[in-house]
Amino acid sequence: RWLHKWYNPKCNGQLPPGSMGLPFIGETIEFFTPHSLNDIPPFISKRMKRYGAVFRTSLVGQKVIVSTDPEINYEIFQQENKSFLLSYTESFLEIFGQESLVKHHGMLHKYLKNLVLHLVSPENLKRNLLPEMDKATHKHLNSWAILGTMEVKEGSSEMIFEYIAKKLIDYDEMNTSPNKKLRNNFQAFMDGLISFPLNIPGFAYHACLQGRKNAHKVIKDKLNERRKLASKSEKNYDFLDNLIEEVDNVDSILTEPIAIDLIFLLLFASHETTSAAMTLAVKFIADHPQVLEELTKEHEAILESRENKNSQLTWQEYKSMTFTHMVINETARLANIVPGIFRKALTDVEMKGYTIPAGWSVMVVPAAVHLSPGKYDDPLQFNPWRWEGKELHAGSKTFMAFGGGIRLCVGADFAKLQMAIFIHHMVTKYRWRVIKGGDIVRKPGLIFPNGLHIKISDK
Ligand code: HEM
Repeated sequence: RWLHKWYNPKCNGQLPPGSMGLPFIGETIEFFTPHSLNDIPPFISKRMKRYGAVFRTSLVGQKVIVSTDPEINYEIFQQENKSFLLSYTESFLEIFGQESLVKHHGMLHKYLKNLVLHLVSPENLKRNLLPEMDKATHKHLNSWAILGTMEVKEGSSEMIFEYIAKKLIDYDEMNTSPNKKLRNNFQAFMDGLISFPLNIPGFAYHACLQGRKNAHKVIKDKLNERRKLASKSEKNYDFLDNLIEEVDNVDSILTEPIAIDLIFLLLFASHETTSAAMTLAVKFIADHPQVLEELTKEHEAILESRENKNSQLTWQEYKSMTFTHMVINETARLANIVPGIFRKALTDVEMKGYTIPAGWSVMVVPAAVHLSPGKYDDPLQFNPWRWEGKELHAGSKTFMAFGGGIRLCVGADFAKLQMAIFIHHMVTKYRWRVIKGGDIVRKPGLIFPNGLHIKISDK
């Protein structure tokens, strides 16, 4: 009877077609099978062919409805906090923290999002972060050119982590001994993030939880260090001072565990996602000389219109980079850095003739839309020109690389600005070419198994 119940889940309506796979395990093993970048994940495409755009499955112990339908995806994002709630699996929350921003809803979510926007809102990027990002990018690319070669994923990851850790918790990664570096913990964390949740020594998930534990300790120490310092001297009201003031205010809803999980999420989300997108952009640009030529034209024109060629990049110049933004969008479309976006149905929801039962998870798969021939001509081709005359700065039913609705990525503007600054320096100041690596695997997160190595020198 139990097996019959497993294979035929209860539903007060028409459940989408599909299979629940093996008892307990479901179809998890096939879901995690590595595949190449350049296509819709085989797990998804096989089932789309068999069942259509919406189907049921079971992953890591959850009953899941998978949606590859742009209208349904859009509706799910719009129904946040009404019929659907952002809800990641228990193992995911174990990793990101039970007090993480991705766990909170309603007022607390709004409050936390506003805290983050103090740092990465367009206004703040323009006033504070752009000059700092520009300086950091210049400094790191210079050091790459002095070395002569660089692995782009590692180099860009290190670059972003260094300045965001300084900005968030006043942490100096550069002057920390190699075996104690905070970023090492995020590396272990990353390896296990999208893995089978087995908390046993030797498994990626276990290493991931260890990485999280170590990183938490460093963040907590930094908070306490600043607290002691702030009680003795003047505050400088940076992100950390503001956070501590809120935590110590008895009337505030911010507690220390929430603050630590927030910093942890931001440290991770900012450097891992953006560096993966930057690495992919370098690969695409290297593989498409015409794109490099067009980018060089756009950025040389920016330099020529300046009084002083060596002055810092301005917000107006950034806003004028139309082709660069087309390259960024095209990279994000093909990258599908977030392979699945999860929600939970709060009530039975009717969609296109099917019922999504209350309590079931829904997984939106951006790649199924971004790589669909019905939505994009020749969808596997890297072609920034397809964005000509199109909206470049907002999501849509057919472009959801940064999610949608009220959970839209709060760091999207940060990531785009960082990518644009990086491209600006790469094409105006340096000569570079790929010399090794460039393989890309999805597990289903994006992995560069042998990196992307470039030879780089001053122009
Ligand atoms: C290319 C880079 C990036 C991509 C592709 C990306 C993608 C996404 C996606 C798809 C979501 C929505 C998840 C959902 O709805 O469940 C999201 C949310 C989020 N992202 Fe990003 N992201 C990027 C960069 C960043 C950066 C740089 C930061 C931090 C500075 C960041 C912080 C966040 C946070 C905090 C959320 C949760 C927002 C919420 O729940 O309201 N992301 N991101």
